[in-house]
Amino acid sequence: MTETEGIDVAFRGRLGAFAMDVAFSVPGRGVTALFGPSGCGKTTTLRAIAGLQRLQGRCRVAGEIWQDGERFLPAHRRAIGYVFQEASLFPHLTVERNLLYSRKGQRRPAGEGESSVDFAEVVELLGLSRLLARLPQRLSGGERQRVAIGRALLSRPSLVVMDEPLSALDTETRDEIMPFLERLHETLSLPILLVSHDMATVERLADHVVLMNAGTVQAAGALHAVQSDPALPLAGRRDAAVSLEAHVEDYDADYGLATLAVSGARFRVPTEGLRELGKPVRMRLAAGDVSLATSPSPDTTILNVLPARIASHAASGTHEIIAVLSLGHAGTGARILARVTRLSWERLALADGMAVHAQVKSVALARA
Ligand SMILES: Nc1ncnc2c1ncn2[C@@H]1O[C@H](COP(=O)(O)OP(=O)(O)OP(=O)(O)O)[C@@H](O)[C@H]1O
Repeated sequence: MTETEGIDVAFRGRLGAFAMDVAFSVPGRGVTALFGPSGCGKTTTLRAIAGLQRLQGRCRVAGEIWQDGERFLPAHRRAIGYVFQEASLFPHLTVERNLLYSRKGQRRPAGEGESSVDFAEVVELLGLSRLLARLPQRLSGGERQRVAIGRALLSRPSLVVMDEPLSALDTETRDEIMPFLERLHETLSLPILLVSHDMATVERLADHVVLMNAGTVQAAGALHAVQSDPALPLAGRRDAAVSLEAHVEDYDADYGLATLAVSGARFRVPTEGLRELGKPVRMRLAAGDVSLATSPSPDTTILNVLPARIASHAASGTHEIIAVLSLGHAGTGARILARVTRLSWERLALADGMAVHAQVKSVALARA
């Protein structure tokens, strides 16, 4: 069993009137978001992976077959850590004993599999040391959810699944827990499947995304690739954006500007905190914040005017165009989206393959 082998699933079946036919393969590392509207089958897919819902098909995780034409491994024999919307901790056990409880039923001997994490590491990652002696009723919603995540990690899983882990929490608590989830992601090699219908959560946490709709998979792939494909629904949303992995290349203390490098471009971004050179960050560029010009206009307050090429475009409604731009003079860099009016598109005679200047009005940091 190696961690480099991915997650490969295909399920077909009916739940009452609802027909499911889903198939996807994603890498066995990082966070994969199952994203789609309410009722599209996200939870059912997780339940089928966990062996809690029996559908026809196959499921292979980290090289181990959990289901195929002949086999169906029962749920308790699948090395999976499940985090639900609401943490269900044992009320009579302290946080420490709740965390350790999962080890009793461990499905793999200690030491097997590279992904196992130890107690001290989980306590440190999730900031639980002050809470160990407490009973669950004396924890806040966010603390309870952190303990539930810790318990899932300590069950020595090959896969962690999280079903809307933040949706029962208020915005403040969500913001408090998000950095912990980011740290898990940076530190652990364990694959995480995350169900979410919140795009901001996906943009912040996911590396890969499986787009679902009405019991089917519309697309599966790297987050950035799925976001920047105009044939897929994410690019057509009002809040369409791309997430770009960048690193801090420079910091100008006089002006409080970090230079963030991505393939084919450098962005200057106002920020106080990003002084650590080489630090990886995730930028979010909204399509609505990018406009196009056929020549660089020197007289502008926009800091980021970047050479790019139009890779492709698609209509967005009747009066707008979504253009996919490849950054850099040669047009070989990272892809971003620009939403422009059809009028401007026609007036500038824009077309695929053209060299343009992307004017990026604002850059958000999705993860820093
Ligand atoms: N046991 C069941 N019997 C009949 N229909 C079911 C059953 N469980 C789920 N469904 C239906 O299957 C569909 C998919 O449900 P599922 O919970 O997987 O969706 P979801 O994408 O997770 O939705 P949400 O985001 O609202 O949680 C829904 O239409 C639901 O009503």
